Amino acid sequence: MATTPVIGVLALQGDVREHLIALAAADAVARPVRRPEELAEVDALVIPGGESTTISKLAVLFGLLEPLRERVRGGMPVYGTCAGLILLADKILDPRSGQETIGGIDMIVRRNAFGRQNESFEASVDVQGLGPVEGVFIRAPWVESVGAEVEVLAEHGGHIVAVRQGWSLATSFHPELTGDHRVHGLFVEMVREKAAAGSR
Ligand SMILES: NC(=O)CC[C@H](N)C(=O)O
Repeated sequence: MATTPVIGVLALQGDVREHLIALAAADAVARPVRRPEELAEVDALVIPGGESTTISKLAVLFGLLEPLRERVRGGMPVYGTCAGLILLADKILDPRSGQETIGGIDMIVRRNAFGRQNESFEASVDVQGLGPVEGVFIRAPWVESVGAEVEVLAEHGGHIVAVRQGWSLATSFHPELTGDHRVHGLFVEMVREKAAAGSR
């Protein structure tokens, strides 16, 4: 892509502003997405942390769930953090009743997996291709199991906390809260690669 990629941040609930800042710092044009028309105009999308049940309900209410599924199926690059990772899972182990996912990554996730005593913590996570990254975990999920097409990018305490499948990227932790924009940089790189692949 000769021009700067335009990356949306799903702005229904959660830490939208921090992702907009991190994406801008990683050389993308970033804007909030709340409506299907806005989704149609972006090259890629970040799904922030927050509460996955709330985001899923609001996505239905705003008429975004099907358009989101369609774009992810169509190969739009997407990056989910924490609640966003849950939304990208094909299957949730312990969903709230009626909780929908967008899907796209062949994985089973466990919500709030790190448990009560450890509801929020920071840890250094070795991310493939990046090295150690400071991970902020807030009532974070982990990935219980992955299918053959999924690349595991990081583990913490023996549990999978970062994955990639095709043009979808997901982390259990929140890189947007640390001021280190390398994970967003990795995603912006993916978006550029996808654009280059598309125009070949
Ligand atoms: N920081 C977060 O995004 C928390 C995720 C939350 N526990 C959920 O189930 O959606």
